[in-house]
Amino acid sequence: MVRLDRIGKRYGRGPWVLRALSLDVAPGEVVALRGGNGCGKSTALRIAAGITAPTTGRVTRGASVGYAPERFPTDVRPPAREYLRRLAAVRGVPLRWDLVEALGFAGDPDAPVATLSKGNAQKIALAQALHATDLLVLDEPWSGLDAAAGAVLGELVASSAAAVVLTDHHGHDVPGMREVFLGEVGDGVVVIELDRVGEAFALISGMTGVSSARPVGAGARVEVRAGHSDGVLAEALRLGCSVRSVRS
Ligand SMILES: Nc1ncnc2c1ncn2[C@@H]1O[C@H](COP(=O)(O)OP(=O)(O)OP(=O)(O)O)[C@@H](O)[C@H]1O
Repeated sequence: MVRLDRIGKRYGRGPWVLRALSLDVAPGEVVALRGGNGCGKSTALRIAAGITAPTTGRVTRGASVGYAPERFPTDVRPPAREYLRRLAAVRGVPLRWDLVEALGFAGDPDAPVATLSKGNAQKIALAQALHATDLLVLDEPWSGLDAAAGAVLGELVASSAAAVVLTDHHGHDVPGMREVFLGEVGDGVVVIELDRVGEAFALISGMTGVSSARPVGAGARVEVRAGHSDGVLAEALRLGCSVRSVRS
């Protein structure tokens, strides 16, 4: 699992990249962080994985954490199999070379990771992360993968017993995946995420104060101008929706 509790992040004296981000991901749950370039998705992932410290707020996570960065370091010298064997040993788990094979690794297991093609290096990066049992943090994990490997990755993510947090610019669909939007809340806007919306969507999207609404799975993400959120929430509840989150 992982819990981010009102996380804020700024680099040095720079602008705030994240403000009051709260997120709970349970074992077996998959969450995709969404939002435009530079809104803080990779930063939030690095904080979830423990690579970067938050400036404010608290993080709680399980002990066994796997992290696959957006760009795999280009200077990894050990051979691929040896690299995975060492990382598995550090984690105290057996090497899962079957993960590498399932992803269709087509490189030389005895060649330095740094010399592998982008896609094959990505498969090694993913395999090392997938050894973790509590939390998987995957930054653009489909990047560089061929279609067959991409489908296998979707299955591995969906069936993982760990909590999974990922980013994905290409909108891959993982069954049951929850989407969380970052960095789009302008001044005076309240973002309401609803579940069980069904036919109420048309009514809610037409309400006074709703500036945008779009379906997300069985729910919806609704942006409401400040001053109208109580009314929209009350109406959504009356219509049988459940409220997943409210951010302002
Ligand atoms: N190490 C760093 N030092 C200073 N600023 C940083 C650092 N890492 C990220 N930033 C800044 O933080 C902001 C958020 O970056 P981040 O990479 O988290 O966004 P992102 O949503 O993942 O972007 P993208 O979709 O382009 O990958 C950007 O303005 C970026 O320049």
